Amino acid sequence: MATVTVLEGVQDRVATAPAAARIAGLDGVVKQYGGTRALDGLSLTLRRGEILALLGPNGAGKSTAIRCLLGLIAPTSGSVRVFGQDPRDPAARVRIGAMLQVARIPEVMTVREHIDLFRSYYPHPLPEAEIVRIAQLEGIANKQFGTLSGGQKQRVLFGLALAGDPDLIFLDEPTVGMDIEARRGLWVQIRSLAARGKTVLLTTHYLEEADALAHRIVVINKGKIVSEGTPAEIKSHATGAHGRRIRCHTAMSDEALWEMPTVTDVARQGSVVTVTAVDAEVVLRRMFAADATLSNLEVTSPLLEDAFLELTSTN
Ligand SMILES: Nc1ncnc2c1ncn2[C@@H]1O[C@H](COP(=O)(O)OP(=O)(O)OP(=O)(O)O)[C@@H](O)[C@H]1O
Repeated sequence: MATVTVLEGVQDRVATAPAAARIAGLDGVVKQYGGTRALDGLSLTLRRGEILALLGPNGAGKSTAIRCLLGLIAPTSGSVRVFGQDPRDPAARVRIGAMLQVARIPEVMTVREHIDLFRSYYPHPLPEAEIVRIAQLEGIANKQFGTLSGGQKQRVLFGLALAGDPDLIFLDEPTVGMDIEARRGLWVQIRSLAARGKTVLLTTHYLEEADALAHRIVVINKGKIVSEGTPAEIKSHATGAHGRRIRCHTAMSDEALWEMPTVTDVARQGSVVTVTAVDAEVVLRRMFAADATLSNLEVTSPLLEDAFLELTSTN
């Protein structure tokens, strides 16, 4: 939980989801691995210029969905289309860039050699200098890949995903191992890709990252969609159920707190009381009126984390 003011202050997301054409998607995709149903009738639409975050607990089916869209695996049933084609079609593949969790590239080659090699795969690659700039590889371009830190390696893999100037970019856990400064630097670049009309499908375990970046979030669990919407809409699931939390020192009794309108919970830990209420403003006004000693006040909103835990624990 973070205070309301902090939340409003740090968020710098692209304001609205562009209402644009579907460029890729899954329709009713089932993927069965032996007895495991990794995707269970999943339908997903990717639109031009949007950043879509695919969230879900371990084993939810996120990587399987990406692998289907990349044409790396075939669905057991259902359809996968990318730019109106089968994702294995070369005309679709050259418009896709991917940064996958399991990416392995030779350690002894330099960053620049990797960039040149990846650029050679595509008909209209991005200029090398542009890749170096976007992925912030200045200063490490002549180093061997194997000598880089985890965060630097991630930046190189991000740059390589952009080598073909793709229209659709898959980023599977792109900022793992990056410090917060590098992570925020990458967010800026991802936003600017979307602003230029590129579509980004992102998976992340950092819910703050999905919250800060995504136009739209799709939460999946056990291969099915459990929620879909803007970050604010997803969070409102948690708000609707629980409201906001008021932490404070107060002389009021639990009974008096429970009697206030819209209160859904009262918890006490030492001298700190946490009151959860759907309408926190009304409760606060009444608390100020009733208790002149009210102090150490902190009001928090549900984070995406609260909504995520709620959505994925009940399904
Ligand atoms: N090649 C495979 N063979 C058998 N089962 C698989 C295979 N790949 C994935 N699975 C299973 O399919 C389910 C979905 O896995 P997937 O890797 O898509 O989940 P995920 O959401 O990406 O998880 P994580 O967040 O841990 O990366 C899991 O139960 C997993 O064990």
